[in-house]
Order: sequence, then structure tokens, then C-alpha cells
Amino acid sequence: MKPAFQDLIPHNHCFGCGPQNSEGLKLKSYWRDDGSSECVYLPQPHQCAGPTGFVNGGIIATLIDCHCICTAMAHAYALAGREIGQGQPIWYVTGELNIQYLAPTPIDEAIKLVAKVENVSGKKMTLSCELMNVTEAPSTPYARATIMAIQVPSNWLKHADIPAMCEKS
Ligand SMILES: CCCCCCCCCCCC(=O)SCCNC(=O)CCNC(=O)[C@H](O)C(C)(C)COP(=O)(O)OP(=O)(O)OC[C@H]1O[C@@H](n2cnc3c(N)ncnc32)[C@H](O)[C@@H]1OP(=O)(O)O
Repeated sequence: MKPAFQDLIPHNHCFGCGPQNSEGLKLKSYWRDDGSSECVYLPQPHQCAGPTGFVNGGIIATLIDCHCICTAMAHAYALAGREIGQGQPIWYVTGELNIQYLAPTPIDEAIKLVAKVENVSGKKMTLSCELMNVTEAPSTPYARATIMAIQVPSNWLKHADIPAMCEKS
């Protein structure tokens, strides 16, 4: 199996997808044969909503956000004809995130996110994403989202850099 997108992107302390964040969700994204990308995640009991059996909506937003932004970066590297993480870094951030929460997401089973790049226009990349049962049973997704990823220069990251308290030595 090829490495996850996140394992090829250096210096990433993101709470959702950064391998360098010891307290984070550490989600992992991969290409599928049809050109979409997928991420399987097993929710943790403390990530619950009010009822303990369902996943918190903010956690869902983080999963969608990070899976889609990492997909945007992976797609941009592919468009540039490079392996992820090779050469001049390509960074995207979230400009917009619109989510429809369609059904409660069970917390006691693995879930799957599937994202597709819908459009690339200059610095902007639009993606769609569905969150569903890991078996991809033909039922209503738990959530559906669109996201606008915006390419930023590497100094966007430097402006925001503070000592990484989330990285344990
Ligand atoms: C080591 C690290 C590891 C990195 C690993 C990273 C993994 C992170 C995964 C999680 C992702 C996050 O949570 S990121 C954190 C959450 N997001 C943020 O904090 C972003 C905060 N916002 C910003 O910094 C800024 O607003 C930007 C960069 C999004 C846009 O700045 P800007 O100055 O307006 O950009 P600019 O180049 O002028 O605009 C480019 C084009 O995008 C459009 N545009 C600009 N903003 C938006 C917007 N919000 N929604 C729609 N469209 C927009 C403009 O109209 C323009 O369109 P046109 O004229 O070209 O048509």
C-alpha cells in the first residue's frame, strides 16, 4: 500500500491530520482507483455529541476539512507532475467549508470519507466529500460537504508558527 498523503507532507502539526501532533486525530488519506480519495477513521468514545452514541459535529467537520485539504494538496502535486512532498512545497488552507449533517454518525464503528476534486481555478480548488458507513452501503451518507481550498505561499505558515506545544519530545 502506498503511504498516506499525510505521511509525505512534512512539518504538519495540524490537529486533524498532522503526524507531528501527538494529541491530534492523525487521519490518513489515500487515492482510490477512480481518482477520488478515501479516509477511514475509527471515532473515539470521548468524541461524542450530546448523546454518547453519536459523533460530535465539530469532529466530523475536522475530519472532512483535513481529508479534503490533504486531497487538494495531493492533487496539486499530481498536476505539477511531482510526488507529494517533493520539491517546492505546495500548501492549501481552508477558505470555505459547507456541511450538511444528514444523519447521526455512529461512534462505535469505523466511518469512511470519500472526497473528489470538482474544480481547479487559479489558487482555488473545490472539492466534494461524503461521510458514510465504512462498507459504503447504498444508504444516505451521514454528512455531505463542499470545501474551497485556497493555495497559499509558504510564508502563510511561517506567520503562524509558534513553538509546537503539541509535539512531544
Ligand atoms: C507545515 C504546514 C503543514 C500544512 C498541512 C496543512 C494541512 C491542513 C489541513 C487543515 C486545513 C485547515 O484547517 S487550514 C486553517 C483554517 N483556514 C484558515 O485559517 C484560512 C484563513 N484565511 C486566510 O489565510 C486567507 O483568507 C486565505 C489564504 C484563505 C485567502 O487569502 P487571500 O489573500 O484572500 O488570498 P488571495 O490569494 O487573494 O485569493 C485567492 C483566491 O481565493 C479567493 N478567496 C480567498 N478567500 C476565500 C474564501 N474564504 N472563500 C472563497 N474564496 C476565497 C479570492 O477571491 C481569490 O479568488 P480569485 O480572485 O483568484 O478568483
